[in-house]
Amino acid sequence: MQRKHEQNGGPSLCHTGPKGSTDMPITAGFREATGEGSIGGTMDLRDNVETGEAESHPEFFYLPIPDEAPCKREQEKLSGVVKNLHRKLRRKYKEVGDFDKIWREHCEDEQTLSEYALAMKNLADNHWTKKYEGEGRIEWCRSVCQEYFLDGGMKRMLEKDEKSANLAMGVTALPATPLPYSAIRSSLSQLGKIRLLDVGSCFNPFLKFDEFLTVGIDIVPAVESVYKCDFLNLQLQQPLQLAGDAVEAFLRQLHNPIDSLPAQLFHVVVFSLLLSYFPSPYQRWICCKKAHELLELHGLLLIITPDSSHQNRHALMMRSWRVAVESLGFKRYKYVKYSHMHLIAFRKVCLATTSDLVSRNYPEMLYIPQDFNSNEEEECADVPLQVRSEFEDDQLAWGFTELPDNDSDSGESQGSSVPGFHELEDPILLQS
Ligand SMILES: C[S@@+](CC[C@H](N)C(=O)[O-])C[C@H]1O[C@@H](n2cnc3c(N)ncnc32)[C@H](O)[C@@H]1O
Repeated sequence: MQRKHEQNGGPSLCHTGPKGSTDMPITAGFREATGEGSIGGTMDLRDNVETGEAESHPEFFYLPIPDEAPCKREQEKLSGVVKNLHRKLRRKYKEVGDFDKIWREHCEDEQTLSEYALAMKNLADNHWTKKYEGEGRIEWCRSVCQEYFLDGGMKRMLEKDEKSANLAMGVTALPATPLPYSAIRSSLSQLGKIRLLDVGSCFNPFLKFDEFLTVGIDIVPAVESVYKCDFLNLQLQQPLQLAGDAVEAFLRQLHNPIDSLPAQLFHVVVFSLLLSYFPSPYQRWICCKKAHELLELHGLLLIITPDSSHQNRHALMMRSWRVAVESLGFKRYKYVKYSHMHLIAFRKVCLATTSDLVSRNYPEMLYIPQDFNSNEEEECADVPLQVRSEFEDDQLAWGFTELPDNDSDSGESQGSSVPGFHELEDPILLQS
């Protein structure tokens, strides 16, 4: 049996009543609520205050006034815990250089890691509100999987692949004989649960969805249902030669901690805010390579990475990521830029990867801006960018070539709803 999902456990950090508000008499409310903090109907209320009606009948005008300040402070504190850990890891990596050594020490620092895990869980439970959920990365992953596995997306892709393969071989009409992908197509209808591996799961956000058989792993699980596992050091074994329901049974009785897993076990691997945790592109590369091995052919790798800048600012970086990940045997399927993150879906299109990829610099292509910043404090300053460097100009120029494609193969895309012209180190953490 899959372990029980922990319901938003842990202490709530801001007891502000429903929707984070405090019931206050209108007079007090107007003294304390300012600008954005005040609630709808402001004009009417002010009119009442001005005419004195509210003061003469205060009991009729108890209205919820947001009490955001303590909550925001708490959120900043929690974000600070998370960001500090990322910064510390990067600083150590720059100083020491030996990633294996600093990673071992990092994983042994249980206190720091547990504080981080609790902070992440608290942010998710108590601070990432509806607005954040509106661009919810977890919902996006879910909808991509539904569309791909259950609503015909995969079938369309397979047909498209087949057509291109035929065209490449000079066959202009589809053959009447059974298609090479027909076996896969028929197995699609027998798909039980979608087997999903959530790497860096922390608080197991996918467990609540019925269509998934979720395996959440993390170096420091924040909830009991997540298995302890260091993905960078996970050993891969031969694929299981079992039918779908036996594979499900296997996944339901995994033991904690997980040190090894059979290859080709999952339909989906999720890296939600995982890759930017690592201080160097090489670890990101190792993760993508492992994901490739753990996925079944035609499975999906979903990568979500934070970025609050406007859609094209890091287009060059996204192009670079695409080249690197595709070189492993993936093909980009969807790409979306939300206000604070990139969300990319890749499908595994071939079983093997080429052997000399490392020597061809693909790992370095999985860079993030923080890899190059020597002064991270400055980077974190929440200041609008007024002057573009030459490099950024270059990126912008490239950016126009990297506008999300509209063809379904390379990514049905949406732009950011509200482009932000500044960037924070891990901007998602500050969203509420
Ligand atoms: C920023 S949190 C993201 C949590 C969650 N996925 C989300 O989207 O909110 C990154 C998580 O990755 C985990 N992590 C980092 N390195 C890992 C590794 N090598 N193996 C497994 N988990 C790892 C961290 O412990 C942390 O919980």
